[in-house]
Amino acid sequence: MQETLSAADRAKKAAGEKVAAMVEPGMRLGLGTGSTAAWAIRALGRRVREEGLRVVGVPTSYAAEQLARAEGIPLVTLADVEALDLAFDGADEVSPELNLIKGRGAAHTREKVVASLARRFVVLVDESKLVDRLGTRWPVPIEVLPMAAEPVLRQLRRMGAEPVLRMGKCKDGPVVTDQGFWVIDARFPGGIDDPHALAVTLSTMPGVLDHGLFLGLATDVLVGQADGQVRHIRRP
Ligand SMILES: O=C(CO)[C@H](O)[C@H](O)COP(=O)(O)O
Repeated sequence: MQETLSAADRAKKAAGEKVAAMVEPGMRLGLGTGSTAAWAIRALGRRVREEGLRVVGVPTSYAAEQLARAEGIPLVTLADVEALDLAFDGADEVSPELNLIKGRGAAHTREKVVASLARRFVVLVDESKLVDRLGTRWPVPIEVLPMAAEPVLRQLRRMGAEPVLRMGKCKDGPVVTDQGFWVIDARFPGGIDDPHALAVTLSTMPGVLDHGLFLGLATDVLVGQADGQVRHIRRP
């Protein structure tokens, strides 16, 4: 049956299929979260089932785990593998330096652990995610211990940010992460001046588990296009 996909979905699918084609037998993989990473997991599942490709994957969220299981991809934990050959994941913003904002799916804490263990971290996006300056379109998600949410919100406001507690779409009250934490989305009007300084400040706030700034982690960015082409940007 012919798929009818939007232009955005065709671009995401192209990026996802490209990274699945880059996977080699025996690789230990990080499996990302979100709609673009899901295309990659589905394409990888096809290779596992149809070609007998032997790989193992570490999922970055409950959703990625469920999808990978359904696709027949063997899963392991970080107790089983010391390092990963390649991790793939989506992103909300990508800067010219290949720094990222991630976490619209509230999975950024696990995603960062997995990406940090990968020899190659391949980011899958469409053109709409490329920005000149981080923070121009999306807020920075900050995963926070529920009892620390108010002090962290106040500190962010003092820094000039516009933070909000992320609320559920199908639930009254805050979004709860896979770890049982909450998420604050901090908008920085005009964008982020110094992402490295901000990352240090956020990481040292009491009660913050992790934030969605991924700096110096991406080795490759695959930019999918609606016509099925994929532009490959490599970290210099
Ligand atoms: O960081 C993420 C989840 O925490 C996602 O990878 C990011 O939000 C991109 O998602 P999508 O591919 O659906 O646009």
